[in-house]
Amino acid sequence: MIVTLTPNPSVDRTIAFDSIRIGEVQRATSSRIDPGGKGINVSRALIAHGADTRAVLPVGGPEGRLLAELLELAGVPRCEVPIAGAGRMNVAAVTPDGTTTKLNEAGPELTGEEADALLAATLDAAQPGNWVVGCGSLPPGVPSDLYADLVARARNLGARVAIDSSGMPFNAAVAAKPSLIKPNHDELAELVGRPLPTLGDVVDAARDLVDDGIEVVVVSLGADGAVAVDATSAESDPLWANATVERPLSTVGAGDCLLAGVLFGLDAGEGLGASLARGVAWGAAAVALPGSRVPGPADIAEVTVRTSTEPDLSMPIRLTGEQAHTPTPTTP
Ligand SMILES: Nc1ncnc2c1ncn2[C@@H]1O[C@H](COP(=O)(O)OP(=O)(O)OP(=O)(O)O)[C@@H](O)[C@H]1O
Ligand SMILES: O=P(O)(O)OC[C@@]1(O)O[C@H](CO)[C@@H](O)[C@@H]1O
Repeated sequence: MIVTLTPNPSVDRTIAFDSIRIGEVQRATSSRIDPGGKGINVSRALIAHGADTRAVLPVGGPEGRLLAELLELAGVPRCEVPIAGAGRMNVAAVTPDGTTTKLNEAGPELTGEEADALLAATLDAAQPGNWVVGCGSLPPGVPSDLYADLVARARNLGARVAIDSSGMPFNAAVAAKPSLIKPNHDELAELVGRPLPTLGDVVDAARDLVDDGIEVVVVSLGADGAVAVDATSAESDPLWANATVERPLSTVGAGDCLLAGVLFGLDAGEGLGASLARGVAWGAAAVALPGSRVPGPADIAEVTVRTSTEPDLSMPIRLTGEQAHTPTPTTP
C-alpha cells in the first residue's frame, strides 16, 4: 500500500491557447479539469496501474466538493479531512508546443487542529512496510515542519517515507532524513545551495544527500530524463534514464507520475535501475497527455526508455521552470 498526503490539493483547470500575449484578452481553443495536487497525482497514477493506494487530503468549500467528486469518478480511495476553508483551483495555460504556464493559488488557511488531523489521518492509514508519500506545497497556517514530522512519525511506525516538495518544508523534511526524495533540477540546486549546470553536477549533489543519510535520491530533469542515486550506486556508475516525447502536450504532473512509477517499482521489489526506468516511462507518457491526465498501461507501452550507468556527465542540463526565466546577472 502507498499512502499519499496532499496538504494543498487543487482542482486543475488546463486551458489551451494558440499563443499567449500578456495583457490581452485570450480566447481558448479547449479546456479541461482534473483532480490535482502532487500526492493526489501520485495516487491517480498508481490507481491507473492497479496499485493499492490511499490519498489523504483536506476537503472544504465548493472547490473541495468538486475535487472529491472528481476523485470519486477517478476511483481514488481516499481519506478526506474536513476543513472550514475552501480548496484551491490552479490554472495551467498551455500552447501548442507544450509550453505550460502554471498559475497556482496559495490555498485555504488551515487551523492547527486541521493540520494535526491531516497528519493523524495519514499515520492511521499507514502500516509497517508501507510507503508514505508527502507531496507539494503547504497551505497557509500549516507549520513548515509538517513533512519533517511526517518523516519522523511514519518512520516510528515502520513505514518508508518519500517527500517531494520545495522551499522551507522540503529543507526541513530533508533534514529529517526520509527514505526517498524526488527534487527537480531547481529544487536540488536549492537544497545543496549551488548551481548544477551539468549532469555530473546533479549526480554529485544527489550523492552528497545520500552521504548525508537519505537512502534514495531521484532527480527529475525534464526533457533530460532523471537520475537516481542510492548508497549502493557505485561512484562511477550513476543511474540515468531518458525518453523522447515527440509531441509534448502538458508537463503538469509529469514529476508526480515519475515518482509514482519509481515507488510502484520499489514497492514491488524491483531494483533502483528498473524502478527509475519505469518512473521515466510514466513521466514521459504523462507529458504526451493533455492537462494533468495520468498515463495508464496503454500510454506507457508507447514509450521507449533509454537507460545508462555511464551517461555523459559533461552533458549540460537544459534549464526549465524558474531557472530558465531568471535573468543571468550582467557585469557592469
Ligand atoms: N519534454 C520532455 N520530454 C521527455 N520526457 C520528459 C519531458 N518533460 C518531462 N519528462 C519526463 O517526466 C519527468 C518529470 O518531469 P519534470 O522534470 O518536468 O518534473 P517536475 O519538475 O518535478 O514536474 P512537476 O513538479 O510539475 O510534476 C522527467 O524526469 C522526464 O522523465
Ligand atoms: O502548488 P504546489 O502544491 O507546489 O503544486 C500543485 C500542482 O501544481 O502540482 C501538480 C503537478 O505536479 C498539479 O496537479 C498542481 O496544480
